Amino acid sequence: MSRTVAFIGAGNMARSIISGLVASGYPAAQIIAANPSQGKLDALASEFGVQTTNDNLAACEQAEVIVLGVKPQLMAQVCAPIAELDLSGKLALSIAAGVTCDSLQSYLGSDVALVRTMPNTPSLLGLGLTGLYAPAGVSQVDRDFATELMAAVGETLWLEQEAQIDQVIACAGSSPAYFFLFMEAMEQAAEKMGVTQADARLMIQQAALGAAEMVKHNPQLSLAELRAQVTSKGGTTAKAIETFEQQGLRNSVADAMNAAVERAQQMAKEF
Ligand SMILES: NC(=O)C1=CN([C@@H]2O[C@H](COP(=O)(O)OP(=O)(O)OC[C@H]3O[C@@H](n4cnc5c(N)ncnc54)[C@H](OP(=O)(O)O)[C@@H]3O)[C@@H](O)[C@H]2O)C=CC1
Ligand SMILES: O=C(O)[C@@H]1CCC=N1
Repeated sequence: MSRTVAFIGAGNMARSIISGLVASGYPAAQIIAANPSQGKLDALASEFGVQTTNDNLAACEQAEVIVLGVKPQLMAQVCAPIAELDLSGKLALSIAAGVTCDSLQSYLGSDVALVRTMPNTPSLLGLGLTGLYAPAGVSQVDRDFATELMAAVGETLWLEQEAQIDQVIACAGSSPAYFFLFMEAMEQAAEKMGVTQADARLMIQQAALGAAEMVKHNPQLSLAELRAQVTSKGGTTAKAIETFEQQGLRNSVADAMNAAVERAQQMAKEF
């Protein structure tokens, strides 16, 4: 039977998970969204039929699973009143970047079982990826429930070490934004060539979607091999790739991913 899940903070990421969960058949009546602004709650209630409230504590009392979906800098203050409740037997699942299990346990107390996750917004479409980590002592039943919940919105990846959550941030949590940036740059370049915005968007969207599907459906081919299939000797793609390589695209990508990890490590000290 599905457990009642309360989302504390119903912003972009929580909304993505809620949408994916409901689409996957998770009973909307067993999902509660708690958030200060009424507009977001009204939208969630009308689009997905979930329960909503402005009262975090009422939501947590009613739920067996508490998803902490607020910004990292608000986590301590949001958890403080929740820690006053009887949390024994409940599971808290954090989606926040840069808030460690030690910090979460200190905010919530030792009665609650903790799973730290790193999802991404494509969860909205059931195409997410969530990295999961739980400290020793969290039961297999709770681990399985966390897997079940996040598998409803995409792929799941359990991690041996908590530090690997920061790698998931760099590779999957933050990375949809890298691809959006790349597509945005392509769209701007196409428009400068005289392509309409609508045509540019359609072409770029289909190329990105097709490329991702080709990666997914050809696990036997390396990414370099897939690239080579497009790159005719002496042709147009070769010139484009040569330009990217000359301008140091690989270093830019590595620097950006390392910067994301460093920021997560820094946040772990702040929050
Ligand atoms: N966005 C992403 O791609 C990803 C985000 N995350 C993590 O998810 C978390 C949320 O990020 P994101 O969804 O982008 O941010 P949002 O700002 O969209 O969502 C945060 C939500 O928390 C609400 N909130 C603020 N104060 C409280 C409170 N006291 N009690 C309950 N809710 C409150 C905000 O409400 P209001 O707007 O009404 O103030 C807002 O709706 C972060 O910790 C982030 O690290 C993880 C992976 C990916
Ligand atoms: O930018 C952030 O900090 C969050 C975590 C991963 C995606 N968004």
